[in-house]
Amino acid sequence: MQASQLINSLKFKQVRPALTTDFDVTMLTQDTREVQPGAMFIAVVGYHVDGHDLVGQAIEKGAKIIVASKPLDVNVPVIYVENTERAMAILADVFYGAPSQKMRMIGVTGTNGKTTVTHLIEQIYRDQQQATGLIGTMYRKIKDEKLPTANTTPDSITTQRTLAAMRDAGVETVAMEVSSIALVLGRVWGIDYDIAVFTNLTQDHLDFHKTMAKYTEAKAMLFAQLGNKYNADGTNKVAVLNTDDPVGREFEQYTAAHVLTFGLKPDAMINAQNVEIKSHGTEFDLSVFGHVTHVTMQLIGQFNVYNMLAAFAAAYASGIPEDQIIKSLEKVTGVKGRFQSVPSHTGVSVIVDYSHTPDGLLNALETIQDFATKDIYCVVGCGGDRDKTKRPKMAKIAVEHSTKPIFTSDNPRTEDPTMILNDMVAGVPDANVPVYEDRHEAIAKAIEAAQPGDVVLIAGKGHEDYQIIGRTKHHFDDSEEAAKALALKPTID
Ligand SMILES: CC(=O)N[C@H]1[C@@H](OP(=O)(O)OP(=O)(O)OC[C@H]2O[C@@H](n3ccc(=O)[nH]c3=O)[C@H](O)[C@@H]2O)O[C@H](CO)[C@@H](O)[C@@H]1O[C@H](C)C(=O)N[C@@H](C)C(=O)N[C@H](CCC(=O)O)C(=O)O
Ligand SMILES: Nc1ncnc2c1ncn2[C@@H]1O[C@H](COP(=O)(O)OP(=O)(O)OP(=O)(O)O)[C@@H](O)[C@H]1O
Ligand SMILES: N[C@H](CCC[C@H](N)C(=O)O)C(=O)O
Ligand SMILES: [Mg+2]
Repeated sequence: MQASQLINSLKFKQVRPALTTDFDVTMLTQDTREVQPGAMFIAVVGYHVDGHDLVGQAIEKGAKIIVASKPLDVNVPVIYVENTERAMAILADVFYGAPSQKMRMIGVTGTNGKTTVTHLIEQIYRDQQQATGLIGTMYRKIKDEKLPTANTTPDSITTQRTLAAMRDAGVETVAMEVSSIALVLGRVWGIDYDIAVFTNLTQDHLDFHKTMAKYTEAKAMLFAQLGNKYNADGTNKVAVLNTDDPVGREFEQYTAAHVLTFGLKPDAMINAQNVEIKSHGTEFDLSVFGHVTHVTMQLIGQFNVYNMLAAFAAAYASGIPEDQIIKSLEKVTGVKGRFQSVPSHTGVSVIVDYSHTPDGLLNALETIQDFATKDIYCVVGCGGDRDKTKRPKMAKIAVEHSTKPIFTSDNPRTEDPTMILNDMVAGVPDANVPVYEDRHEAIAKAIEAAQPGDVVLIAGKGHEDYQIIGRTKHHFDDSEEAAKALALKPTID
């Protein structure tokens, strides 16, 4: 794309020196490590590095034009703007031809359930013979092709590039997790969402947002970003809100879009009644504006009824018939690392779950309490370089809702694992919980001790196939570790 076209897309800027001749911009990037000849390099002030300090390297590698918010002394044109993240979002949208306007965009936000709900949505639209895309914690997915991701919601350039690839591959509907951090950092500015879904709000990421009020405000932005446009042809924007959560009711005020509510309380437009949780699935009566259908789903737990309602409502909002949505949801067996059973012939049930927040852990344990008849082991740790105030709370929940809690490491990252464990123990000073810093050992001990009929929950890392210690990622997979430990036990029929 011509440099002048990109420059013109920014309304308020100064270009110094002014362009004398136009030229082709081959790529946009905010990362010197990716610069290719002809690139536009956008300098972003990060948490570790200031991109403005690296502009020299970008030019050496062939960047022909820079976007900056601080004075630079360089020999290529610089586009000066107030906020380079905002400029980056606008430029990325223009460079990639506004792909989000060509597809049905469904954004899912909330503390828990985003990955699950996006996968349920993907299944529903696939069953409608639609080509789908997905962006989230586990990967970016274009139809069946999975691409790695560094973030649940990637930076604006990566997101727009991914959306452009989806559009070019013929994708019609995209289900995308939208994290609160992404909303604050402007990673989704420019994305034209059609449907925005709110799952729930409980504590997480307070290291970043500092207060629950700020965290709530961040999530609210997704609904405000649905805009103010109404279409007469029925292709309207819809906010899908869990109104059992008081924050869901609050979000009605942030959006001008049509509102579709869901919950277990009968005042929600789409609600579930008579929920019955079993060890192999969940049944309930689904009411859609008063029309009731009995649903038997394979996902386990009340929290998954909420996830199912969220996905149902998103699909319903785009006009898919009720019975077809239910059919799709009834056949979903689960999402990797979300309340996932590890095959076992030992009489011991092992569940790997990505609960890494107090509410997530509470939901997982309460679900197990609903069907467990004997001991519940809970192997749990807390991530390093993340919200420290979660630690004592998660420890307390593990002690109060399992009979055999075991504390261990999650991803310690750059923190001392012993200190993280001390923060957990401080939440339950009198409980005398066994602590194994080595996660492999903690899982092995729990499974070795468990008797037939017991349930072992391994919480916190779900699908992750790594453990981050310091800055190094080691291979580590809770399901694999559990399978190895189960293989050492006697099998029973
Ligand atoms: C706190 C945070 O959000 N950090 C994000 C941020 O990294 P950073 O600020 O540390 O970047 P930096 O290393 O200081 O670099 C600053 C700038 O210099 C550039 N740079 C840097 C080094 C270099 O050699 N050359 C270079 O050009 C970088 O590309 C960047 O533009 O910008 C990066 C690029 O966009 C992100 O990948 C990174 O996310 C990290 C990996 C992260 O862990 N973020 C978490 C907190 C996060 O965003 N989580 C949410 C929620 C998760 C959920 O609930 O599911 C998510 O959406 O993932
Ligand atoms: N609707 C829900 N309400 C409460 N807890 C839930 C809900 N759905 C899932 N959980 C719990 O949270 C964990 C994470 O679920 P999921 O990965 O779907 O959420 P997420 O919002 O994508 O999380 P992340 O922010 O890490 O990406 C699950 O393993 C489960 O324990
Ligand atoms: N998206 C979450 C994932 C946490 C996963 C958990 N295993 C941890 O490392 O704390 C975060 O970045 O806070
Ligand atoms: Mg997720």
